[in-house]
Amino acid sequence: KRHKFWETQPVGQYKDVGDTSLPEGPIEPPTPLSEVKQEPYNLPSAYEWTTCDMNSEETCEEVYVLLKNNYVEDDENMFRFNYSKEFLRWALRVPGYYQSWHIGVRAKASKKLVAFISGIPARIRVNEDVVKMAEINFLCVHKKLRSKRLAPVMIKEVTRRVHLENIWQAAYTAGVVLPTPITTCQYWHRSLNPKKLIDVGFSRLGARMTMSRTIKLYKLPDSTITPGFRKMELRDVPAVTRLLRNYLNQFVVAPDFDENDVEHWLLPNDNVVDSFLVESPQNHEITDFCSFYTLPSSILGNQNYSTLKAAYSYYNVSTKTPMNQLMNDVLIVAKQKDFDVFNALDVMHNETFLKELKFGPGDGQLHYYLYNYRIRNGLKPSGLGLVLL
Ligand SMILES: COc1cccc(CC(=N)NC(=O)c2cccnc2OC2CCNCC2)c1
Repeated sequence: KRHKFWETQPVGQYKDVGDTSLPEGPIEPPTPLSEVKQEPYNLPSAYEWTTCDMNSEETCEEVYVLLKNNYVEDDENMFRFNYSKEFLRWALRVPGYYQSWHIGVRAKASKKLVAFISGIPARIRVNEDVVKMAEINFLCVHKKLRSKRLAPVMIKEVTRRVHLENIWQAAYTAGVVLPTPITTCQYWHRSLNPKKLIDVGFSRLGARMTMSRTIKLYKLPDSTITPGFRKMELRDVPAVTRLLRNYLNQFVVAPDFDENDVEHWLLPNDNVVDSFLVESPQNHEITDFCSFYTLPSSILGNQNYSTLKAAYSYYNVSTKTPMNQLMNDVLIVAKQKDFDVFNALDVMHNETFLKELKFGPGDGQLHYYLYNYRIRNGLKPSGLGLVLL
């Protein structure tokens, strides 16, 4: 398939796949800042750029409503992500963020927000290199403005603003295949409320299965079983940072989290991110960690339900508690918190628990991309230690 836009960008091109003569690392060198385009790219004349101040309740609401009505849907258009406002503030106002990277497009006449794209700064390690990158996310064009070729100019504009901060690499994911994924992940779902999932068409009743048999199959204990399993607290940040950095070292691509990052990304934040750890009752050592983020989806066209309450596996570390036992406790907590489903990608060591804990494969894939950074082909999802929101 021709990618008119992506064929012009410093990303792995299809023709390069398998060419082992190409060196790993940046594809293009940085441009002198004086040579970076100083003014914004041109939009079609009816539209104008706007910078979205996510501290403003009004602007945050506009971004929320745009995404709620126009962001990613599943392949059968039955569900649409419904990121909450507090989630968006968490995802975008990160340590060291640039408000100029929270980019909106307004219709000049109505001043309505009709498109959005965001970048946040992140330190990502690739093999032994720690690279300052932008994580690009929430690219959304209003349904009524699709195929006006707004996305390419929005991608160029966020790239230009990232370059102005002397950052030359980026990381992003997509459900579609573009030039060229660094790896492709399968997503998996663990039913927590099978009756609702079947009612809304997220799951189907298994062959030769009754509803009551299905409910029994997915039943979980009322409480967690691991001694010392508890919610993460601020005082745990140093220990969790050590545990997580050590664990992520084994993956080819992973965030280079410091304590400040861990405090932002992993400290429990109601209805946004939940995190737990195991503190050994004997010597009070923190031996294991697990976390998930809250991303509900709107259910499109169902009389009885409007929202699917979904938890998404985030970062999990097991050094003493078996991963399956740790993750089963996470499922128990998610069920206690009334989640309908627990989702995970087959990244890191997730594959071990996906099969054991009654996850079923989803019907889609999530592709990971790096911008202006080539890595040796053949990275498996199990070699990836980066979870994007
Ligand atoms: C259930 O409601 C949905 C609403 C919209 C899309 C999808 C399917 C889908 N595309 N799922 C994922 O991308 C996915 C499945 C498992 C884990 N993480 C995921 O995506 C995350 C990470 C990338 N940005 C979106 C959230 C499902």
